[in-house]
Amino acid sequence: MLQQFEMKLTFPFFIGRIIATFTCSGEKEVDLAVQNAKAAFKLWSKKSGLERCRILLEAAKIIRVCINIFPSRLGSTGLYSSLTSAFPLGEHVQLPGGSFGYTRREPLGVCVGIGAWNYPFQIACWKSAPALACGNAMVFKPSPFTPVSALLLAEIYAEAGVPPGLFNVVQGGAATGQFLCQHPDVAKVSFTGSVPTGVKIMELSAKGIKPVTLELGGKSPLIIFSDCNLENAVRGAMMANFLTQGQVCCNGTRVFVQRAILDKFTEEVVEQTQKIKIGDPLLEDTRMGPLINRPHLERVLGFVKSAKQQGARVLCGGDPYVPQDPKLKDGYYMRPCVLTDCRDDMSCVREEIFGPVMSILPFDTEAEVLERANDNDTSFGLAAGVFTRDIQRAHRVAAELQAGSCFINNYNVSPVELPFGGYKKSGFGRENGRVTIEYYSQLKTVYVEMGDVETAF
Ligand SMILES: NC(=O)C1=CN([C@@H]2O[C@H](COP(=O)(O)OP(=O)(O)OC[C@H]3O[C@@H](n4cnc5c(N)ncnc54)[C@H](O)[C@@H]3O)[C@@H](O)[C@H]2O)C=CC1
Ligand SMILES: CCCCCC(=O)O
Repeated sequence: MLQQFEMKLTFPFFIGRIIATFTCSGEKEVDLAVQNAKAAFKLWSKKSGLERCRILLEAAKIIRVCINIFPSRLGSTGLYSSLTSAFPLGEHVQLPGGSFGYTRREPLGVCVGIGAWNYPFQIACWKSAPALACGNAMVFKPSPFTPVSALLLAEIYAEAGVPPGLFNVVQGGAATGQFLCQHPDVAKVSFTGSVPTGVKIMELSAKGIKPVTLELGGKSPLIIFSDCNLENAVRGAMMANFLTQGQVCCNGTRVFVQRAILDKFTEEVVEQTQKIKIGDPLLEDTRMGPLINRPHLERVLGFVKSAKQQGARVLCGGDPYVPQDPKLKDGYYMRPCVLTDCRDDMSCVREEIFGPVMSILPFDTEAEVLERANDNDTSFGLAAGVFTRDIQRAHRVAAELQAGSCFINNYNVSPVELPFGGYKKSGFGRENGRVTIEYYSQLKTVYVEMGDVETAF
């Protein structure tokens, strides 16, 4: 009996109201999706880069027109449509005697994408665009908390001319995800989610020697030196902690502030945080909507409670919030929170909260803060940020920070032209940027003999 799960949208108009019921895809449905993908792959992989480019460019145009969500971050379809025209990316090597070799990048086959719930449409784009651009097919499983966005992308791909079966969406949770990772016809798994699940994905994929890309959690440091542009540093700290209600993997939630500007920075960041407009996420001027669901809200509030028990001081927020609009009253809202008097050993400083909670930590010297920024029990290494006017120090610190993405004098700016991915337990592999072609293709070497075989026998 297939498990059913109900989808309750937390959008203000539907809080608590069931608007769709999805049936989890079981082993049979997963196999059907993979077989569809396998069949579509046969023709799609034979198309030239330019032919694939035209279709993906059309999808990118539809997305720009129809989807009013951070277009810069959704540009992956546009980016890879341009990159496909240069596909396959290989090289020619001249060898002695007129012989030569060349390499060619070839598609992998059926790729699987498994997504988290915080950026459901973006994650589906960031995985499917390079996969399809490289000539692969994809079966994508969104998080059961956000099952609809990927279906919208599937419709856009179909409208743009992507062949039926090339991009498939299956619904479900862990069990469906496991079927996908274990399927013998799946060539690659690209996963976005938590570290514990990333470990399971690797274990499942290892049995089939399938390459994986893991985009996992983070507890990133943001270092603010006293010579910074204070207004920008405050803005950067807000972007690093409160974007998407703080539900962003690469958020800079350990905010290290050089002691000389600690009071001024703290005063300013609290003032700005208290101005954040909380409310209906469908309204243009809202800057903080509800968290994804009640259990996650309780979990985030629990971190604030334990921070206080461990000695941190709440300067603002950290409590449930009930908007005035009666439509929003049952929403999963909280006020954005700034904590001070934090210590490196506190759970709010060591663990990923994935909510709007900023922990401020004073520091004195560059050497000290680098040691603390890189020392994290959970050994995350997803992102990091530094604010300073000293250009040598900015690049020196960026080079020393153990993270896959470093922001200098800004934060959470993620143009698709730049690769995104983690160090250490934040995962490996990259999404976006030209390099991602290497994670959705395989390299063949061809040797061409222009003379005779010099036999050894
Ligand atoms: N590095 C990155 O780009 C991003 C990382 N994340 C991380 O994701 C986490 C939050 O997302 P969640 O959806 O709660 O993560 P999660 O790990 O609970 O679930 C992620 C996806 O994996 C599936 N899944 C769960 N167990 C599975 C299993 N045993 N086998 C196969 N699939 C399985 C889920 O259904 C979901 O689709 C946070 O840790 C956050 O940092 C979120 C967004 C981006
Ligand atoms: C700034 C946004 C980067 C996307 C990382 C995520 O999906 O959480």
